[in-house]
Amino acid sequence: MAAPMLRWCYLGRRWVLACIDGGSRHGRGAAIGFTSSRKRGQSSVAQQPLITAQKSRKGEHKWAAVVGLEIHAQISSNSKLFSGSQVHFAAPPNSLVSFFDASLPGTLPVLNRRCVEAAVMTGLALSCRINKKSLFDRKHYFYADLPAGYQITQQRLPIAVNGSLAYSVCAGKKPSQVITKTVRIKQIQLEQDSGKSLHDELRSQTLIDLNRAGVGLLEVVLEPDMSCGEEAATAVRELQLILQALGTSQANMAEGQLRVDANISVHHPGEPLGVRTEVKNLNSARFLAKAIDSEIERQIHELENGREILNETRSFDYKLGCTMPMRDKEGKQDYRFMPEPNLPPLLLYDTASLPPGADPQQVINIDWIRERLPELPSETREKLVQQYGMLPEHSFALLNEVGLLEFFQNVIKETRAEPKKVTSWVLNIFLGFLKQQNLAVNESSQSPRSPARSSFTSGESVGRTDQKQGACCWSASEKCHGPEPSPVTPAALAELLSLLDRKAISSSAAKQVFEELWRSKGKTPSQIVSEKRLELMQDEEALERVCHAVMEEHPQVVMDVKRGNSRAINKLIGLVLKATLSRADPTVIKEILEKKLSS
Ligand SMILES: Nc1ncnc2c1ncn2[C@@H]1O[C@H](COP(=O)(O)OP(=O)(O)OP(=O)(O)O)[C@@H](O)[C@H]1O
Ligand SMILES: [Mg+2]
Ligand SMILES: [Mg+2]
Repeated sequence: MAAPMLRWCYLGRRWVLACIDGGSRHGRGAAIGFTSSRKRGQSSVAQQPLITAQKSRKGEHKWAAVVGLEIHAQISSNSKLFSGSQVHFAAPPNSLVSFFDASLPGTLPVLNRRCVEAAVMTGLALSCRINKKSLFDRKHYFYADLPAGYQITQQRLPIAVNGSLAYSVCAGKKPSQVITKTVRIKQIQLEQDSGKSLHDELRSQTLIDLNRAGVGLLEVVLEPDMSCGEEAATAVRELQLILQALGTSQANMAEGQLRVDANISVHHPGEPLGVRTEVKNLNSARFLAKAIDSEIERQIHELENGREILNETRSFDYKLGCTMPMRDKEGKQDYRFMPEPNLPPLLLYDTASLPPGADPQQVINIDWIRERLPELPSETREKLVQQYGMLPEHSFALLNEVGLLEFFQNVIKETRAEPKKVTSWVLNIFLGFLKQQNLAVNESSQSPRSPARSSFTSGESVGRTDQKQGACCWSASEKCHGPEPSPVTPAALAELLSLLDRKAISSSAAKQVFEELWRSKGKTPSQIVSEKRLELMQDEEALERVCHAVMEEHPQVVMDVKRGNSRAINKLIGLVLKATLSRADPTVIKEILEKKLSS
């Protein structure tokens, strides 16, 4: 069935036809409620690992904060979970909506094999047990962007359970003080996304875009094992890297492909867990951490002032830096769960349980997927440490910036410089420039980013294959609308480091060339070196003459060195470098100066 171009809007309480654009689901919401008492810059109560106390007086108990996350990751697939409509970010509103997505009577769900495979793959990567039989349920609630009045999810028997996610947090101020923690994964369930409500404040109307309605989601439910915002944000970052490495989700938080609900409570250690509140729809790691820490602080404040915590849904006001109530406070919502009558149990197999004569095209074999799991971020980091003798914190830094690992690997491939030198340049100099100028990594035109890294290419279906026959398994990586790519390519940095390695230029000249690479797009390091005449001075006699002249001109510095001030020699080296326009090798200058100073 071809996807019709529906242009529906929900105005007040009626559906009407209209043309719409822009906005966001949470654009609305008056700034009411709790205002944080914490002053700017004052550290959060939840920064310490588990037990946190806010000015607890003598004899008083300390508070322990408990955090559990529900993470919704949009599955990378060409089409939706139960319909053939395409999945595309930022397509014109209501242009990707099939009759099923719009819940027209008589339409039926047809399960997308890709989404099932993505769930199995993610479950395996997170050490979950994959349920060979899982069920679909209807979860009822009213929202204008949910035309069916229910969402199809997996409440009773989800596809994967009992996994774990390891993440590393800094234990102290130094990056080397990293400790690894683990959070248990309760379950991973397949479910449909809802549409989007776009609130137009000016015209006091709400518009509906159903492009996202029915897109496949993985809900990853974490057990309440964390205790502060930083831990939660780091765990989410690690999950994001895993999903991207698998290619099961692009997991771009800014584009809403990864959304987090944070459940938070506080209690006295040794006592039962406190009542939790749920802060909904956090779509940035920074706001996630801030929302959790401010909610912990609010709960402690409430309890210490004799008030109670209500089991309610809250949202985070990033301008005020605090959470506030979102919906009614009448307690737990009744979702009236019921089995989805139009979908049979989802059955998966492993090699041992595969029915004899089963058409491999018609079944999903868990073992087959396990054999094809790509390398996970933790394995990549370990390899970097082993292969290049890198410090663990450097391996984290390389993976944390999108495209930086590919950039590093491409430089390594093309340069004769030592890997340690490459690491130092990439992390200390290159990354510093990127951050300063708010640019993205330019990994090189030959190395597309994940999800192409996934080796997963089965094209068969349980009920339905993606619309395009023979199309690639996962939707192509959509272009980020983030920062511009940096003008420095891996090839340019590789060439620069090779020049440095074979002593064609000095290290300070190398820094000048590097700075020039940002300014003069398209020029190679060798071109810049010859244009600016930055070649290393090979003539040792000439260098000796410069050293001699510098010493003559600065007798006081010479005296300082002779009197035992070992640092003063650096001043002389700097002066010689200046006199030679950075064309001399600082090590050679030092040798010459030392010889002259000792004679
Ligand atoms: N006392 C608690 N304090 C903090 N977090 C908690 C506490 N108890 C449970 N949680 C967390 O709350 C979350 C519950 O998620 P789950 O999806 O099971 O239920 P739900 O929030 O009721 O449902 P929904 O999917 O409709 O939001 C889990 O992440 C769990 O770790
Ligand atoms: Mg949930
Ligand atoms: Mg929840």
